[in-house]
Amino acid sequence: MGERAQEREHIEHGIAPVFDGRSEVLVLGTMPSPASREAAFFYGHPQNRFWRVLAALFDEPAPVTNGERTDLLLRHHIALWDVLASCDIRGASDASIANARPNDLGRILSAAPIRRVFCTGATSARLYGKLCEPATGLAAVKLPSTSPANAAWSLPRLVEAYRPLAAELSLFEPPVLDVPAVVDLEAAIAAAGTGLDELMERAGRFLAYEVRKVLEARVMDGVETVAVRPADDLQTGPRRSPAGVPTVIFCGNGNNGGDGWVAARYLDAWGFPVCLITATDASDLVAEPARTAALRAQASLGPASRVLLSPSDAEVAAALRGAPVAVDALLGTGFAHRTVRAPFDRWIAAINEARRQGVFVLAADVPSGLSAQTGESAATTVQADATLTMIVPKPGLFAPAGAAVCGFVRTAPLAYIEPFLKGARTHL
Ligand SMILES: NC(=O)C1=CN([C@@H]2O[C@H](COP(=O)(O)OP(=O)(O)OC[C@H]3O[C@@H](n4cnc5c(N)ncnc54)[C@H](O)[C@@H]3O)[C@@H](O)[C@H]2O)[C@@H](O)CC1
Ligand SMILES: [K+]
Repeated sequence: MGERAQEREHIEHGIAPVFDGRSEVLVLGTMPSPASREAAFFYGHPQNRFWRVLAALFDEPAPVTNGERTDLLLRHHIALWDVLASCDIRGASDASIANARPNDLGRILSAAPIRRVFCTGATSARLYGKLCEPATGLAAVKLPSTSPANAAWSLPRLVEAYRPLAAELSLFEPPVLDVPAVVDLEAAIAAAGTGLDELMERAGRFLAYEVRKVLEARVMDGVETVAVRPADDLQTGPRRSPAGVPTVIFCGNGNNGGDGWVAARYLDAWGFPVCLITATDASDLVAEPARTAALRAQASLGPASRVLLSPSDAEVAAALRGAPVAVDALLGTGFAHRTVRAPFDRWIAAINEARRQGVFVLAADVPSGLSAQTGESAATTVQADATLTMIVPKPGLFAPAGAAVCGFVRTAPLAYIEPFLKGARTHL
């Protein structure tokens, strides 16, 4: 390293804290690294495991964009900032810090009911104790650093060390909302900056994440013999594994189908081949953002995956034979009828037959054939092992017929919705 590279640089923090009136814990690093300053957000180095640790704590896919990362923090009532407002530092070397000036944490503490402060590493804990604690009167809990330099700590070990942070947080239970109220909620989320296309991206990624959990559990149980790396972390990015029988993803023509196309893109990119079944070519879809999502997915699928356009019943049955998982993304909240049109009725029957043969069935938003609003069930309705419902649960899932076909219900928390709930019509 040359003489100049050894020199300290004066750094001003420059990234606004994340917090609001619901924040319950305050997490503090030392100072944004060069990669974070470049990304204009905290923990921006791709190898830093902070976002993967938080996501794993809450059993969610790791957030990718700064907007998603902000949402994750606010949804879980976590405030995030750094101890220092400015300092002189060499690169990302905490040991080199001089002339440290602290941030005014009173800004957060006066606005939010912060119960506990956590520092992400020894330097931030030391500087917090020296520069901030006298003013805040709150002792900080020291957590291990998630930086790539802290290689002695594996991701699972970091996750265990961060559990006390999660234990401080009160759980937000999303309310059951009528389908028209969900539409209003989506409009409010969009007006605040997260459009339907971004929500679909998150929905599809969450769906892929849940499929991946099932696939990895099967490997752990010895059901699948595919040689994937042990499930040390569900949060790592692309990873290639030898192809087993592909996951079958059934996509309808509306936006429920769009969730399926996005899930296909992620699973394929993560190394899990898919067989996507659709009645309409991506370019002929009309619903947006489903069409754009489908075109993107179609263009990105690797050679181990395939799209079956309007397959025969025999081809559908063949795709399902031995498949580990079938994803039902045929009909979502847009369906409210007594009968399901062909070919979807036959595909639903094929999914249910496959389930009887041991295929795990995951429904996107709502099992197809079930009215998400009324809980009435069409003659052909998917029988799911699990349903990943988007943003909030809908009443039909809990009506007697609905509960019978949903299996385990999980809500995918696609956005920070608490600020929009006041006055929303809730079902319960
Ligand atoms: N609204 C949102 O904020 C989000 C919605 N998402 C997804 O979008 C879905 C809603 O999308 P849509 O409003 O496009 O509706 P759907 O995709 O649920 O249903 C519309 C499609 O179903 C077809 N259909 C309707 N009745 C039928 C029948 N009897 N037989 C056969 N086909 C029939 C229609 O022709 C249309 O193609 C949600 O369930 C969810 O999965 C997600 O992307 C996440 C965000
Ligand atoms: K569905």
